[in-house]
Amino acid sequence: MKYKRILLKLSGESLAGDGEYGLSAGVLGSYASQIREIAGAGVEVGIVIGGGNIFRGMQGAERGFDRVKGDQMGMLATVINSLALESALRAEGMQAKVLTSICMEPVGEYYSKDKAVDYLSRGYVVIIGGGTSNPYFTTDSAAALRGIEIEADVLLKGTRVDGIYDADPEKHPEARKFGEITFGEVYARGLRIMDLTAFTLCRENGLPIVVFDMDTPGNLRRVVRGEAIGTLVRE
Ligand SMILES: Nc1ncnc2c1ncn2[C@@H]1O[C@H](COP(=O)(O)OP(=O)(O)OP(=O)(O)O)[C@@H](O)[C@H]1O
Ligand SMILES: O=c1ccn([C@@H]2O[C@H](COP(=O)(O)O)[C@@H](O)[C@H]2O)c(=O)[nH]1
Repeated sequence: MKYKRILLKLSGESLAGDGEYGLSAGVLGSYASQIREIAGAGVEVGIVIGGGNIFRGMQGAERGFDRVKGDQMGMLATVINSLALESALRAEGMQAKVLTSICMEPVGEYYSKDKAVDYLSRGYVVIIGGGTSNPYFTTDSAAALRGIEIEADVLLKGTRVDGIYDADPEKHPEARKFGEITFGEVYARGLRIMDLTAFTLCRENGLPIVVFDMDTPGNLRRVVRGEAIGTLVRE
């Protein structure tokens, strides 16, 4: 395997499957079996999941909540998704542990780098819920932060597009995909596959990123093996 320790960012929105909202047992099962393939091969797997299938902070304003309350609701949504994935992983026979960046034991253990690395070294898949614990951030930033903290070899952004394009492929069907791209070029072209805070954290701390389609079974194994799947972002 090319990567020994990874931080996998999963899209909350994708967890809804064909629905617009909530959790699809089919998607959870499919993600869990892809994760089992690589964890079974000895790869250490840390995971951060989004919350877009349940709540995003920006929706708070439309409903009369202030931004901070809305963001706190969004962070709690990521904990719900983390617990769902933990259960799906255990159903696949894996050891999995939710750590939360907001203290809420016994829902999950309170996150620290040492705890996460200790569980990883003992063969657990570690899911870090609760975002960064701060409002005005996203789970992409949480994934970048935790990836750097746990000294992952790479941040794998598993999403519903199959890589980075020269324009948003959901709006521009004629857009062309990059196999590899530098951090500098992503800035220069103004590409928005990830928020800039997350992107800058990765660049400044030397954490490469691979964006790939997590909804095609087998892709996670291919990426971790180093096959040319998705788009690699490097210095
Ligand atoms: N240049 C680009 N190349 C590829 N995708 C792009 C680009 N610009 C914007 N996108 C969009 O980025 C999105 C992928 O991010 P994704 O939805 O996984 O992120 P997210 O908002 O972090 O997820 P969630 O909040 O649900 O966890 C796609 O919807 C895609 O349309
Ligand atoms: O560090 C963080 C992470 C997330 N939030 C809030 O949660 C939602 C859901 O996360 P997504 O990354 O959009 O999936 C997000 O919209 C924020 O409201 C946060 O405040 N801080």
